[in-house]
Amino acid sequence: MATRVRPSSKRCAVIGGSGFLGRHLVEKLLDRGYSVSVFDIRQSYELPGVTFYQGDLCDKQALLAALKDVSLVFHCASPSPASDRALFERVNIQGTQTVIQACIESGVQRLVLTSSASVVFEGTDIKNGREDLPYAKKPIDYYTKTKIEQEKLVLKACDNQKGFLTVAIRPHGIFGPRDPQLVPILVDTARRGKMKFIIGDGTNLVDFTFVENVVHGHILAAERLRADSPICGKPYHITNDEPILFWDFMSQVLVGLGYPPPRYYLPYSLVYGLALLLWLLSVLLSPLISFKPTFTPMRVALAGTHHYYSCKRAKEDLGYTPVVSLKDAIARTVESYPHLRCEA
Ligand SMILES: NC(=O)C1=CN([C@@H]2O[C@H](COP(=O)(O)OP(=O)(O)OC[C@H]3O[C@@H](n4cnc5c(N)ncnc54)[C@H](OP(=O)(O)O)[C@@H]3O)[C@@H](O)[C@H]2O)C=CC1
Ligand SMILES: CC(C)CCC[C@@H](C)[C@H]1CC[C@H]2C3=C(CC[C@]12C)[C@@]1(C)CCC(=O)C[C@@H]1CC3
Repeated sequence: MATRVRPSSKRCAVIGGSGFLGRHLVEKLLDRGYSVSVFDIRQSYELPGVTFYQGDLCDKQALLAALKDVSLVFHCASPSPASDRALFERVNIQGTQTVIQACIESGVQRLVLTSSASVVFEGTDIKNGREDLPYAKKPIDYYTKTKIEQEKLVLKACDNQKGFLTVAIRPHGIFGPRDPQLVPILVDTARRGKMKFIIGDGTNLVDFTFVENVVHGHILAAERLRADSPICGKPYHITNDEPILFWDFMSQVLVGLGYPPPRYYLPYSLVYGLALLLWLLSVLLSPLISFKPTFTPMRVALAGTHHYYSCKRAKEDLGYTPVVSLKDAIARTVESYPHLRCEA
């Protein structure tokens, strides 16, 4: 009788490993002695010890090739937040179902999903939110709506009897070197002279999480995901555990890169109303002209409300503490973008 060779626990796959978080995760896994297969729709780098598989995660056959002899899978692929409803549904919902099926068929034992703390955010204040908050009933956009469905699918698939264990990491506001979103969008907005205003009274606290802390949370979860461990089938907030005023964070990054910080105050409801109107116009006029407003309702909601989360559960169950402080993280991030410095 042929015996099935148990895959090495140091052999893993990172779905979405060409992206911002995925690549940082791959680099840390290599440091820790893992051999890594990356599955992604694009290949953005080459590294010794990494095998690339290029494909769409909705294609089970393509996934099966990448998951051969792999015991641990990290799923951190997602379309960018600016994508449309159909793409979010296809990749985050149907695609995640395909990932789960492919993992089970390949004999993968552990699946770590990158979810998002935003799965409980409805555009109103969250202060020190715990994991037992209900999922948003009115998610602020399709990204969030499909992240909720994705997390539910992965956590429900956790099955101790079958030896398929799952856990979800919920980071918030990831930033750091090579992030294609937060700092580049901020700088672009500043260069177009639109970063002069503080939305609301400027007192809202928010979590921004350095990418290396997010990676640390993922690896702790993977290494503690064992049969009958209390973490099976649960979500975990991973943050820097140092909530900061949204506008202080923005100002520190801007000033670090040589741009003036925002100084003038605008009422939250006025800006939110304008953002809604612009969004509506962009949808109505889309057959004629295409424009993407900078101040989307989602960004305004994130810029003008409290949204910070407790990572007590991660501390207790995973032994998590951030490895890089917010101060050092901001300094390292600013240094990593010399090409985005103000030239004037
Ligand atoms: N950035 C943040 O602040 C936060 C992010 N998250 C979550 O973290 C994860 C990683 O985010 P981040 O690194 O910022 O995102 P990136 O867009 O940088 O990385 C995602 C990667 O997945 C790839 N991808 C997209 N669709 C598919 C597909 N159908 N098949 C295979 N690969 C695909 C992307 O390719 P391409 O670029 O070509 O689309 C990209 O390489 C995501 O799940 C996101 O929801 C959670 C909380 C906060
Ligand atoms: C134009 C300015 C008012 C704001 C510029 C910064 C924003 C681009 C970022 C501030 C908070 C960020 C954030 C995300 C994306 C980038 C920001 C809006 C996410 C939506 C990314 C995906 C998630 O899962 C949640 C994040 C929350 C914070």
